Amino acid sequence: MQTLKVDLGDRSYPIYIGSSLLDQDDLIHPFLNGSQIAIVSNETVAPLYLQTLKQSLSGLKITEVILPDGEQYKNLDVLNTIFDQLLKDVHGRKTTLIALGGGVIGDMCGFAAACYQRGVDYIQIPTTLLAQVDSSVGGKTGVNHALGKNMIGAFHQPKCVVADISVFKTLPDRELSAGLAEVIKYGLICDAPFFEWLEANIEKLVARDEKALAEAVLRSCQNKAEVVAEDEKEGGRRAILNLGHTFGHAIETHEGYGVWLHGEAVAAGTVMAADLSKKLGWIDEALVQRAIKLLVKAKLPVVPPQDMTPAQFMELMSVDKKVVDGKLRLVLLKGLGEAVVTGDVPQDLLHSQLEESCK
Ligand SMILES: NC(=O)c1ccc[n+]([C@@H]2O[C@H](COP(=O)([O-])OP(=O)(O)OC[C@H]3O[C@@H](n4cnc5c(N)ncnc54)[C@H](O)[C@@H]3O)[C@@H](O)[C@H]2O)c1
Ligand SMILES: O=C(O)C(=O)C[C@@H](O)[C@H](O)[C@H](O)COP(=O)(O)O
Ligand SMILES: [Zn+2]
Repeated sequence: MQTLKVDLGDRSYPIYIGSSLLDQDDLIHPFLNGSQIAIVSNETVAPLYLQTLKQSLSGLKITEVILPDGEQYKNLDVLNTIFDQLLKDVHGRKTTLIALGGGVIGDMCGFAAACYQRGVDYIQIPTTLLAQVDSSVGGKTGVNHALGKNMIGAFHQPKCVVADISVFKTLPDRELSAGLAEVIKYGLICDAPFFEWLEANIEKLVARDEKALAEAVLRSCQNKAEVVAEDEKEGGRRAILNLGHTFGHAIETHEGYGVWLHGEAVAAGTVMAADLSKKLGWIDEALVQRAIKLLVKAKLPVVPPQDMTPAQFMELMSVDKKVVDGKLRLVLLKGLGEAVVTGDVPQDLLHSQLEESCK
């Protein structure tokens, strides 16, 4: 097992990465606040892993909150069902919530923990590649709104993250690929050697080679932990983690939550961001092609859905959380492993990018 630390002063926490960690009771116990626990999971993950997790928590009173499965349920109505269950079972301020699932469960459980009785502890047990490399780390929690992704939420850090790579054995291929989009993101934005390692190992990752997957989770979490430690609440640098997301979130919202997976939308959005960076003269065509080649090998889409128009992109992107005083800010690339957040993209260049991508 490998242990990393997210260094945030008195809100610091460990990330444990390894195989068969779910039933290791010594990992979770030290982070329980009291004897009350609520495990939040969904109808797909619970039948696979809830019993194993509960074995490591024997002797404790556990509330099970099983949500419907899917991005379309990441909303305030479903969030409220978590509160219903916690109140029904009389959970107090010393309860600990445990998120057992992918990013949807992690974001919702984390947000429930941020709100319930003005804030209780929670633990992340991510079960998708995407959740292990990204969503379980960093404390961004929240739900979607019909008009925009993750529009209602809070920063609330977990007490620990347990990333058990054994759970990938049941993960569908499409979900594994979606996770690879965020893995590739780290290489592009801040870790050129990792990008090169991914180019050399992408076939192994797609074939679910355990050693390669463990390395990808470790290096992704190292990168995310470093960025989050520097800028917990996205005052500045943390926004680089949004590469491809301004376009990607527009795709997800337009298509209907759950139709394009988050990682798929991020992949297509990443190519749009790379192309735009090239139009600005910041990177060359060769780097755009390397990014596309890697994403294609990861079995990810590299163009947006063909029913989207530039006008629809512009409208949906206008509510992006990085907009300041009505001005769109985008994460673009200045080189391999070097991202910048800019509000200075000329409108005509952005429009020609959207025209080209929507062809
Ligand atoms: N908070 C953050 O920093 C952050 C970062 C990235 C993404 N996100 C959010 O995360 C969400 C996407 O997360 P996701 O890709 O994990 O999607 P997800 O949570 O919908 O999980 C994907 C699918 O895999 C299933 N599943 C999960 N683990 C499984 C396993 N081990 N075996 C079999 N099936 C399994 C789920 O039930 C679901 O059907 C989006 O809502 C996105 O906005 C948040
Ligand atoms: O942790 C971050 O910061 C990220 O931006 C990670 C992203 O991969 C993730 O999708 C995040 O939820 C997007 O955040 P948002 O603030 O753009 O909604
Ligand atoms: Zn993301």
